[in-house]
Amino acid sequence: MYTIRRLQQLQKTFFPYNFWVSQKQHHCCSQVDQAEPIMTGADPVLLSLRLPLTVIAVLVSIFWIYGRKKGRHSKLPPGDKRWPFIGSTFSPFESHPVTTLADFLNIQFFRYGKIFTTRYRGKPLVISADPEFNRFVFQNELTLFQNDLPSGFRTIVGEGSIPFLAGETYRRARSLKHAFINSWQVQTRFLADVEEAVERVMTSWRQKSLIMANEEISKFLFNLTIEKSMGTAADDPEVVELRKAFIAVNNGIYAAPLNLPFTRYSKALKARDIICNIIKRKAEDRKLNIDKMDEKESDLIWYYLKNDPSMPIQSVCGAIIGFVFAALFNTQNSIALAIYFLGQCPKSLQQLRDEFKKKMNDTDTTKKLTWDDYKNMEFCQSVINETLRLGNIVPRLWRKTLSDINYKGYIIPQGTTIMTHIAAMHLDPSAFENPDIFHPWRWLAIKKSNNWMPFGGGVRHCLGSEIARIQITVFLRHLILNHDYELVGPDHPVACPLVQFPKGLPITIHPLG
Ligand code: HEM
Repeated sequence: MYTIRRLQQLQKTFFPYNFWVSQKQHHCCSQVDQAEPIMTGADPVLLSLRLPLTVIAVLVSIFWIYGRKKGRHSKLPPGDKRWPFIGSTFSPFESHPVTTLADFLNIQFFRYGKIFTTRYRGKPLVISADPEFNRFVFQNELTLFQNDLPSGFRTIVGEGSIPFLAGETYRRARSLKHAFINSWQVQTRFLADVEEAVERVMTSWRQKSLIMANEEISKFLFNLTIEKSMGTAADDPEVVELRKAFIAVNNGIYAAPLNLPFTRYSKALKARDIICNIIKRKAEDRKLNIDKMDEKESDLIWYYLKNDPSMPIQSVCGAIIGFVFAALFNTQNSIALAIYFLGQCPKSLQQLRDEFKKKMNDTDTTKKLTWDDYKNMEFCQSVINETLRLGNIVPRLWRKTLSDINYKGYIIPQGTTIMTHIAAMHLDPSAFENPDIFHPWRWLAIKKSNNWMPFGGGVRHCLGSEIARIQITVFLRHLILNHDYELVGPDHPVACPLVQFPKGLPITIHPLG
């Protein structure tokens, strides 16, 4: 699946393994020297370890035999199952540039193809970069597969949030959210609200000599999202407390795949309580005024009280935290990544600026964006597609099999975790030429690709994809129509395990003459 260039890159990855093997052999030799006294029965410390070591060896054997017996009827995709308990628990989450895959994955895909099996937390884990298989998984959600996020996510975000629901409860929650997001999107003021908010950001940016772009984008989107979800206005003093709490929740979620470090996790749980207390208070206030609700003014708390009054308040909290999380952090990363990629590729920045100008009739740069303008900006859509491909904002999605799955000769037993690897599909050289290069023009030619799934697919396809695209478009338009900008550093984004800008994406902007 990978090219010669990729293989050369991989060669350097193999060296540490060889090094490790030789170190280990050397270490073993030195142990033989030290081991001699045991044979004489003279070392009491080593003798005292005999019993615990025997118990461990017996336990390992029992679990190993049990695991093999259990998997007798399965025919999992090939792979390096390695240690029966630890396996690759840490390897898929190594920190690396967002435009590449972790070395562990490159090696496994190279050895075994687009679907392979490894072990995660002692259990088999099937990792797939195969678009056909991944589509099959997404389309059969709720019947053959179900969402299977690491347990830390569930505790932090909360049971009531959409990723953890199944069956009829899920269908109802999705349709409520769908209706809410649609009503937001089609409101006549939606585009104007986003434009006004971005204009305010640009006014403040023009007065700064150095802008920490990631933080500023996060504040701007937070204000928009929190107003829509909880009805908290940008100038409400509560916003600062809420933002701190949501960042702590997000940091906890970052640490959740490994439940590490524990302090982040426990801070996230406390932050969650703060958010829930605010939601509870708002819900109580509103229940007293439910008849005065105006549809156009509605936020998500109003919406749930009106449309699902029997929903327990804990579930409303989970639903709102999940919504803010989905709407905020992914879009924030997309805008920051677009600024980063365009800043590295002046030709695409100029072409995008020209397209924006054309929609403004070349003269009136204060004209507001219309839905027609937005729909007809082909290069802008290509820039967004390419940013979402190369930036890999949601690099992987987790699922679990609900019954034994028969797929192309493999038998994947019930209860197996599947990691549909979106980033690996996005960076697959057999689907995208020079996959590690930002090249928005590719989308003018190919229009769409089966390997492109930044918003997931099937039953759980992202409900806010259009809102995200509009927010990205409006932000870029206001940034580059009247300004030039430079990346300071530049600060290269890393996946750790999700997108992060280690220095906060510092930039400078200059008004265009
Ligand atoms: C560029 C920004 C965004 C990206 C990359 C993104 C990505 C995704 C992905 C990959 C999923 C599927 C999760 C899964 O299958 O487990 C998803 C689901 C979802 N997204 Fe987004 N999203 C973005 C923006 C938004 C926005 C702005 C909103 C809300 C306004 C939103 C709301 C949701 C919701 C509610 C779901 C859950 C759907 C379900 O489980 O039925 N997203 N998103």
